[in-house]
Amino acid sequence: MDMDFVAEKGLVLLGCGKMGGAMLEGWLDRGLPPSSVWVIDPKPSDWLQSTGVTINGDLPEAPGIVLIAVKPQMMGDALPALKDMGNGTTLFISVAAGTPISAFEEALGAHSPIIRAMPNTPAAVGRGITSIIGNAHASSGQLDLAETLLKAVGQVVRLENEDQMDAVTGVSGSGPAYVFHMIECMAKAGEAEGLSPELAMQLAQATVAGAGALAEEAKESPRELRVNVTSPNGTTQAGLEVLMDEENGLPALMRRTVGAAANRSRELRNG
Ligand SMILES: NC(=O)C1=CN([C@@H]2O[C@H](COP(=O)(O)OP(=O)(O)OC[C@H]3O[C@@H](n4cnc5c(N)ncnc54)[C@H](OP(=O)(O)O)[C@@H]3O)[C@@H](O)[C@H]2O)C=CC1
Ligand SMILES: O=C(O)[C@@H]1CCC=N1
Repeated sequence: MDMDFVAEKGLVLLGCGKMGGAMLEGWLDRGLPPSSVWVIDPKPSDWLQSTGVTINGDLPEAPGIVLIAVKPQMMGDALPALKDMGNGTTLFISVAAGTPISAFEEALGAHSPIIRAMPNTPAAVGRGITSIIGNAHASSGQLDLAETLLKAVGQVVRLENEDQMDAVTGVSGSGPAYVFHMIECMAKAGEAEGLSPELAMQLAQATVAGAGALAEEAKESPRELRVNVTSPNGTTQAGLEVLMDEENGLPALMRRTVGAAANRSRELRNG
């Protein structure tokens, strides 16, 4: 199975905001024809209107894939639009944080194949990572299809159980925001040390992007790469002594950050 199947059968996107839009941008960039895409969204963005996809028009009866990308809080309002598609052949993929597979089975019919996914916004540039898990009615072929589609915009990981989704959301779903904030903080700190805002931001952005690329491409672990930067009694060591402080530094802060996001995902599940 490949992207041709999606192009041929059609993809319906329910909700095209920041996440749905990021994935759609990635797929269109990688050759998914706009004529194969139907979007349902109450306020289509200018960008969406410029893509050539069908917006709020008549939907195909049995599209290959329906991607659900509305906020968990809007799910109750949004799902009825899809009810007639729950005929057993259409594959539903939800990217909503917190909303469990059982909620979709209830709304769309217990025999619908449903995959719960947690992507992230770097999908817009083909560098996302999406974790997936299917319900009992999602066949291995349908999991392969979802993986093919999602691989077009980054890496795909298959989870062993749905409970892992809360932690996954705390690490990779929300994670880009932590990294963007780190860029903001590094730039602000550079300004405080006397750099212009523009130069500080350029240095911070390029450093995070370059370190990310090196961490991915190098054979060394992130730990080894960190040690490689750290000359004994040099500048990095002085900086890391602050950042790596067990009580007040990044380890404890990151543990609390990821924990809070994962807990919020658990809360969303419970309504
Ligand atoms: N943003 C991210 O980085 C990630 C988000 N997610 C998940 O993706 C989902 C969407 O999040 P995000 O893109 O950030 O949110 P957005 O609010 O940006 O996008 C949701 C879109 O759905 C639209 N919408 C609202 N009601 C309906 C409806 N009844 N039918 C169709 N569309 C509707 C919204 O329109 P309007 O704005 O007019 O209400 C909006 O355009 C959430 O479930 C979130 O948990 C998952 C991983 C990462
Ligand atoms: O903040 C949120 O709830 C969504 C889910 C993961 C990233 N954004």
